[in-house]
Formats: sequence, C-alpha cells, structure tokens
Amino acid sequence: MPPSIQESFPSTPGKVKMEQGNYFSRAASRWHSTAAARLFIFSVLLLAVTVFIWFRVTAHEVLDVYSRGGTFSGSNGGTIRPGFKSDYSWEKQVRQSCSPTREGGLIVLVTGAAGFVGSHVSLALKKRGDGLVGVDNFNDYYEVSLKRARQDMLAKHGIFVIDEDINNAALWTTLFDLVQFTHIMHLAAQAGVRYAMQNPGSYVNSNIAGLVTLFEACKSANPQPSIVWASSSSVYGLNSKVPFSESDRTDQPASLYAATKKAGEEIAHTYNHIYGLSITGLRFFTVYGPWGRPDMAYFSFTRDILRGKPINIYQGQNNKDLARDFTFIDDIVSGCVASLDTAGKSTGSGGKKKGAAMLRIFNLGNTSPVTVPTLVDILESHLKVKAKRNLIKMPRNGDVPFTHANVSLAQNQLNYKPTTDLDTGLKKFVNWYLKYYDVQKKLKIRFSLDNR
Ligand SMILES: O=C(O)[C@H]1O[C@H](OP(=O)(O)OP(=O)(O)OC[C@H]2O[C@@H](n3ccc(=O)[nH]c3=O)[C@H](O)[C@@H]2O)[C@H](O)[C@@H](O)[C@@H]1O
Repeated sequence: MPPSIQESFPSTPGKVKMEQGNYFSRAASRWHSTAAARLFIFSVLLLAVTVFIWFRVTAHEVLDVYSRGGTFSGSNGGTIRPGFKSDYSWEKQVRQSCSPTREGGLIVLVTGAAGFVGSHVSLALKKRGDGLVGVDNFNDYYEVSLKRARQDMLAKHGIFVIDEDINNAALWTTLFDLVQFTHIMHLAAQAGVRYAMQNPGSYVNSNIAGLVTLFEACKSANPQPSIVWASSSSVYGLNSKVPFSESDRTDQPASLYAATKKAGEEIAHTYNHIYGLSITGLRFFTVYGPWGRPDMAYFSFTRDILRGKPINIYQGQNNKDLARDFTFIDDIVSGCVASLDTAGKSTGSGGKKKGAAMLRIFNLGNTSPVTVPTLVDILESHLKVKAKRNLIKMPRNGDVPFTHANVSLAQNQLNYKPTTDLDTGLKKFVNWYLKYYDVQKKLKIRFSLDNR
C-alpha cells in the first residue's frame, strides 16, 4: 500500500501502536547510535538473566530442602551445599591421594572414610599400595572430634578425605571427571538402630537418597566402577531361623534403620539390572574395635563404667539375655578388601547396560554370638572396674533379641575367616580407648595452658 493511502486510513489501535513504534524506534535509533547505549542495554539484559537464574536455583533449593522436611542445615547439623567447586590445590590433593603405589593397584572412592569401618578400610587399602580418596560429611551424630582424629590419622598416611555430603551430585560430577575410579567402597550411612526413632529423616537422607545419588553417578561414569557397600545384619529383623543365611527372609525389619538398609539392597538390584553395575552388599554384624563408634553399647558401656555411672542392660521376653554376633573390625576389613578384589567389572557404559553384571550379598559376622551381660563381664576384666548394672526390659525401639551369622558363602567366595574372639578384640579396644582418651585429655590440658 502506498504511504499516502495508508496515512489517509482512520486510526486503529494497530495504527496507533505503529505510530508509537515509529516514535520509539526513532528515539531508540538515536540511543543505539552510541556504543555506551549498547553496553547499557546489554548490561540490563545480563542482569535480568542473572537474577532469573539465581531466583530459579534458590527456589529449587528451598523446595528441595522443604520436601525433605528440613531446614537449611543438614540432618545432623551439616550444611547443605547446592553445588561444588574445586580448585587447583583440591584437585592436586585428590590426584595424589588416588595414585596407587603398586602395579595394578585399585583406585577406590571410600565414602564414610572418617567413620569407624571407613577409616580402617582406607588405611588397609593405602598400606597395600592402592590409591584412594575419602568422602565424609563429618556430621555430629557422635563426637566430631573422633572423626577429625581419624581424618588426621589418614592424612598422615597420605589419604585425603573430602568434607562433603554424599547427596551432593555436583561433587560426584567433579570427582568422576577428575579420577577414573575402579572401585567404590560405600560405607557412608546413618548408622544406629535406636536413633532412627529420634531422627527418621536422617536415615532416609543418607541410606536411601545418598545411595541413589551415588549409584546415579556410578552408572553414568565411563568406565563404570565396581561397587561394594555396607548393608547390615539388621535386615534379618524378626527372622528366627539361626544362624542367619543370606537366603533367609529379610522382609520383616524391626527398625527404620533396617528398613532403609533393606531398601538399599533392593535399589542395588535395580541399578545392577538396568545399568549393569557390579554391586556387592555386605551385611555387617555388630562391628567393634579400636577407633569405634561411641554410640554402640561396648563403647558407651566402657565410658560409663570408667566414670562410675550405671549402665542399662536390656533383656528380652522372660528376662532372656540379648545376644549379638560381635565382629572385630580387622575381620570386617578383610571381608571388605576381599570383596573389592573379587568384584567383577561393571558392564555398562554411557549409562547403558552392555551385559549381565555381578550382584552379591554376604554376611560378615563372627559366627559365635555372645550375650550382653557376658560382654560387660569381659569389659570389667579388661578395665579392672566393676560395672553398675541396671537390668531393664528391652524398650520397643527397633532392637532384635539376637543375631548369629552363617558366613559359609563369604568363606567360599571371599575366603573370609573371622579370627578374633570377643575377649581378644575387646582387649585391643580397651587399650586403644585408654590411650586415645588419655592423649585427648593431655592435648586439652596443653591447649588450655597455651591459651592462658
Ligand atoms: O549388626 C548390625 O547390623 C548393627 O550393629 C549395631 O547395632 P546393635 O547390634 O544394636 O549394636 P549396639 O547398639 O552396640 O547394641 C548391642 C547390644 O547391646 C544392647 N544394649 C544397647 C544399649 C544399651 O544401653 N543397653 C543394651 O543392653 C542392645 O540391645 C544390643 O543387644 C550397630 O549400631 C548398627 O549400626 C549395625 O548395623
């Protein structure tokens, strides 16, 4: 349409806009004519995009935290970090720690490395020349200073422990880009049977969500690592067939802790089935020993006996003593290392299964249950102090009356043979306990003198 005819048409909203458009485009063209104006518009756009992205990330994090029913601090006081940033010195520490010192040495990621079993397994692997890096979130379920002391001990042997949560997917992306792990030793978990009634969310967060986050990273890794992880004797729950064999029923968990470990075993099946991950689950039976967990009975009893405080000894129905298949840490370490050594390769790549992969479950126990009062007798003899015993009815808090492992499968396939009886093992524990807490006391005194 020629401009003269177009101008003679009556005004319409469209026209008015067009005229406004012309006005603004003239004004804009004046602005555009300067480089400063272009820069200004670009900056405004950049700011808008940044604000938009920040808002989305923050909103997502808030929803994520609230969906877990929590606050912005972790389930045990740790801080939830939305991402992960590495730097040169961090990468250097990871690389150094992961370098094997023997030919054909494994390259292992150990989660829960500052924990009881994790620190022992890490040390054993390093000592025989494997490369490894640890991850631990140092939560305050029990005294953090003990976890830090284990970390110091590992650092002296050249093992780097990353202070992070297993739910941090960004950590796994960074770490798996940096290192090609041959194996994962997954020991990070929310442990303890009775604490599950106080903090159920913590069990779901670590033992289910954390496990899935890690499996997701493993499935996408290229090549995929082989995985060994800690399940628990508690999966046998109310099973009354003794001794407990891997083929026994495990669908009657007595605690939420046991239920999350059982769920872990099912999740392991899924990742093996869909993605070809090689996965070995280990059902540990009440592990004890030096550098142990203060929340466990043998440890807290020792502390209370030495302080002259009474201890509660639970009893089952008809005042029957409870019994556990207490297993010494060195035997558990042998079982863990043998599981790593015998693990088949994962078969998937690029997140896709290429063939059937190994899926195993083993009991790692001692095969000779001991009653709790006998445990106390042994502690008394090594501590040379009499316990003040309160016999009380077992509270309904997830406990089971007894555990007893059949380890013939582990014996056949891992050459697993527990060699430490409870008396020998507790003697080693008591020696460590007295030394460790005496050292800690001296350090505290020296620290307070230094700060005067
Ligand atoms: O084998 C396992 O799967 C589990 O072993 C332990 O659980 P638990 O056997 O209950 O070990 P303790 O908490 O040390 O209790 C040992 C025995 O002492 C008894 N006990 C515990 C505490 C107490 O104050 N009094 C008492 O008599 C318990 O009832 C139990 O029979 C660990 O805490 C779990 O993390 C682990 O998974």
